[in-house]
Amino acid sequence: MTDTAPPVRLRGAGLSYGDRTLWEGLDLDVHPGEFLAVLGPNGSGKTSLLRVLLGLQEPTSGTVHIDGAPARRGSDRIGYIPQQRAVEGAVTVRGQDLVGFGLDGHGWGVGLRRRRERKRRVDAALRAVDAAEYARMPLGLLSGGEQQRLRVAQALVGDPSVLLCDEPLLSLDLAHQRKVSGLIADRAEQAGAAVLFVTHEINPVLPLADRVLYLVDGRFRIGTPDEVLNSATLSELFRTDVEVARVGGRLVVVGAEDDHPHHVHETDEA
Ligand SMILES: Nc1ncnc2c1ncn2[C@@H]1O[C@H](COP(=O)(O)OP(=O)(O)OP(=O)(O)O)[C@@H](O)[C@H]1O
Repeated sequence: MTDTAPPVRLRGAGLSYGDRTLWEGLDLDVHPGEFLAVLGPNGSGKTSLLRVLLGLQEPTSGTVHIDGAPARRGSDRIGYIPQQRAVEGAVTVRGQDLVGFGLDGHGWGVGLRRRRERKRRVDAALRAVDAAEYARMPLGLLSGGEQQRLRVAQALVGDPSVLLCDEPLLSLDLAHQRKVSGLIADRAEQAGAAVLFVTHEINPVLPLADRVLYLVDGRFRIGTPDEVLNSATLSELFRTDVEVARVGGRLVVVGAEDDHPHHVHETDEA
């Protein structure tokens, strides 16, 4: 590990399944405190990119480093908010236990002082997402949005230097979408964490994103939101006419969803 290594570094990285290439030639550094929105239609390889960074999937080509070391499974440098799956009613694990799992491997479990410190961190993480009041309830009794706030707390509790978020706003109401995305961005800024934020809903994160990585059919663009989210760049990327307009402060993308019916940018609330 070197002091100057960015939290995330990909060089010439590529991922293919059989003869299908999701992305290749990806050179990307995500810096401390940077918020990178990862966009693209269904199946364009956004979740697979997070899996490569988590060390769960070998890249087909190139190199992938986290804090200067090759990506590996179980790294305590990474906080991960997975794509949401609501847990079933029978699950009796409590919210505070789930958040505590985020500290496993950090060495906070042994000795009284460490146990107290562990509890202090868990309580602070629960408060940060407004989940303290239901932290003792079994997960199975909580709503999808409440469960999701606990997952955010779990990902943040270990002070990770990389925060990987896979559609973390699903099933949150608008107020909590703003709160959770703001919390993630604050964490990036204050703790110097690099955030990769996969989403179909660009509007809630547009004010927070420093850069955008847009994946389409094996091609990609990286740049500031203004550089990438414009009609010329997206038309080239989608190889069809795409129009990007600002309507009442919101970004509306028209045309991209014809080929990709689930790729909808213009809604940011249910
Ligand atoms: N282990 C695997 N073997 C073969 N193909 C796979 C494997 N994992 C994922 N894929 C395929 O790779 C493509 C990209 O999947 P991925 O989940 O990364 O897309 P995504 O951009 O996150 O999509 P969505 O927006 O729908 O979540 C999909 O077509 C998927 O079926």
